[in-house]
Amino acid sequence: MSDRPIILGIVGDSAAGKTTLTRGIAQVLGPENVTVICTDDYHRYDRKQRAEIGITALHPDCNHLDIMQQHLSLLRTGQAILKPIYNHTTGTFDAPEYIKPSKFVIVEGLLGYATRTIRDSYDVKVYLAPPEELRTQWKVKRDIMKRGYTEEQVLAEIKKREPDSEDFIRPQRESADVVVSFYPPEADNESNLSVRLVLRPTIPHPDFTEILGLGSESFKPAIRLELDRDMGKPVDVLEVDSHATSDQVNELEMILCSELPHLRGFCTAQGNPEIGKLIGTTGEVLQSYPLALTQLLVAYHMMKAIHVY
Ligand SMILES: Nc1ncnc2c1ncn2[C@@H]1O[C@H](COP(=O)(O)OP(=O)(O)OP(=O)(O)O)[C@@H](O)[C@H]1O
Ligand SMILES: O=C(CO)[C@H](O)[C@H](O)COP(=O)(O)O
Repeated sequence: MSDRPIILGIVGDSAAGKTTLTRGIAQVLGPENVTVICTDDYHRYDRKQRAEIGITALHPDCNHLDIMQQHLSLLRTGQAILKPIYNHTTGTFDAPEYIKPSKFVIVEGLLGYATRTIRDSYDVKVYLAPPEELRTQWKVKRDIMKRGYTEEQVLAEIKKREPDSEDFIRPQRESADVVVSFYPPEADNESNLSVRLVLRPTIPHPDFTEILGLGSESFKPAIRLELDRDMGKPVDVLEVDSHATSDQVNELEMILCSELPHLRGFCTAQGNPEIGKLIGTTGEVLQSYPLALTQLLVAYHMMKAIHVY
């Protein structure tokens, strides 16, 4: 049993869904057991300075990656940090806050896998990669609603950032144990998203081959497991369609949870009705089975890590 915090990284471009997934995983693990760190707090420059210098928040030079690295090392050994705070409402920094790590630490942000030492700080690494069109929709709506921007400003910012997204954000996908892509289904009338989970052999995943290969036909075609390549390397890919039924997903969840009996109580829809819920871009509450399964898979890895270390 680990006597140090288990650290999860959730990395991806702006509005890729990091905060949404982080909240969901914290629900599964129990919010009282989870400390969340957003790496936006390690920006080196405030909004005005960034505009003056002509640098984007995505550039490594625009972030105190060295301090982030130090803080991750401290958190990994259970020590407290004095963390800076970047305020998205004012675009400036607030007074730092004292943070003592809980049993689980989730570190979410833009450049979480930027250096080898930072990468080595995590027990589990997730990268979020929605299609760019969907990410743009999410960013436009979220930045208008919550961060006070106009649509033109958001679209101009995305355009300005694209070279840095290409050079510094997207290459981090290669370092992840799990790459998560929510995507819209082909049928227009479905509002829920499907998910594609790339499972790299860098950590031991649940034996989905046994579950889906030999298991009941009732999973197909809504839930599929296939071999593929991602950034040139062989991977397993688990896809859950938006139209997967609650019974299908529950069956998969129960099989997954049977490996970790103490996860069972709070991982299923019956055990935890909050699982798979999210706040949509217009503030509406949605529930998504593909999201529920993703939260559960990541929570599974966190729980496993507790027993390995
Ligand atoms: N799985 C999902 N299903 C539906 N909508 C989602 C999902 N994930 C994110 N969204 C929508 O996209 C918006 C942006 O997501 P979120 O705030 O989680 O992104 P982020 O990666 O944390 O962004 P940033 O790094 O810019 O803070 C949310 O307001 C939410 O409405
Ligand atoms: O990409 C982002 C991650 O949230 C933000 O845009 C970045 O943190 C800069 O913040 P702001 O847009 O408030 O100036």
